[in-house]
Amino acid sequence: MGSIAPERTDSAEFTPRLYPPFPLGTEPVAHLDTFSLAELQSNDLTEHARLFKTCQNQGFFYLDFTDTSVETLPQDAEAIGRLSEEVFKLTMSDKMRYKLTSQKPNSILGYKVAGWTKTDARGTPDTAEFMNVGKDDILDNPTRTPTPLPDLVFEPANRNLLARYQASCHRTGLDIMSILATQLGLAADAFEDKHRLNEPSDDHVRMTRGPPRKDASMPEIQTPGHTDFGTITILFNWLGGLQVWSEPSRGNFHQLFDSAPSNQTGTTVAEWLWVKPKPGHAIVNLGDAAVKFTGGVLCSGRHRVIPAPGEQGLLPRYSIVYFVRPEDKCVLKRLKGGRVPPLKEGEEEPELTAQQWILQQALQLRDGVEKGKVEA
Ligand SMILES: O=C(O)CCC(=O)C(=O)O
Ligand SMILES: [Fe+2]
Repeated sequence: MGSIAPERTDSAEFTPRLYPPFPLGTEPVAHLDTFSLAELQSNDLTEHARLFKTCQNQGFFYLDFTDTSVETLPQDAEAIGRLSEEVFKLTMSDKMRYKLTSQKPNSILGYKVAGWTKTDARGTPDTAEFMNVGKDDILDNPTRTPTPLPDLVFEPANRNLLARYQASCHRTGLDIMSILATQLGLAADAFEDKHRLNEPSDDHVRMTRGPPRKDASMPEIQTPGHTDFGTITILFNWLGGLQVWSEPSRGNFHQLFDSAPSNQTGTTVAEWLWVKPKPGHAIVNLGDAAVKFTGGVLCSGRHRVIPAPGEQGLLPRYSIVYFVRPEDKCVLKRLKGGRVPPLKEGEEEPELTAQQWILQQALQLRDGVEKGKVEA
């Protein structure tokens, strides 16, 4: 127990202030760069150039909110964590009323039951459950079809919290994209009209819950290795368990399942690195759309979630994720100009909208199909 006033009620399992620390000596750990949102927003060009380099080479970084007086994101993420505990406590038959594919056409919004995704070629099921709360349902934007979601989410205080959080994450994502656009030699607003807050998109808050570890020697996979489909992801988690692959991805998403982290001569070439949560910081990563828009100048980080190391793994694990994704109607093509390499002569890109592409990727991930092999 920590020295801070306990926030625990008898039933509360999302209690970040009471969690044991990330175990000392856990290896290998990812050394991610840290950027202060306040510094980035004050137009510190040295920091902008450093951010660009990180996004070219790693696609993953910490975003520090501790020196911003206006941002309430870390506190709001915790409040949504508490809400998500209430959501996951609903009965299974209740939760299944909101299941992902209950909409036509299929949607990735709503409830994903644990086991929906395959984590290896043998079909071993994942162990985490999600509730994906779409921004369009919360912000009253036009939607394809309103998503059935638990009433709890629409209670005014909760809806206001989610609306504020979504708008704030979306703005933060666009601020980062604007810095990257300028660094790419493009107009600062190059990404802006592809990611308008009030246009239909697959942006959502994902509430996740992974169960306590069952077996120390054979960690289950809560979420299998993947790159995010959208442009940028803002993630808060409080327990370890997230791992990032040491090699970034630039659009050859051929590897879905984990292979032995070595090359043919047995030398280690790539491996899973633990990402240590840092209080007051989000973990930000670029997704596949950022790779596509920039012809691979920016990279996305492949990652997965397993139970947290040590004592932390004995607790249920919550995370709150916001995905900034291109608008449904945006055709996912490479931007033109600046440092974005032009297409080679005769090279053509498919006319695929973000909506089509994201759904295709999500279903492939569910079914354990290797992304690069079936991508249109
Ligand atoms: O739970 C986490 O820490 C990461 C979750 C994640 O990668 C995802 O939902 O795409
Ligand atoms: Fe992810």
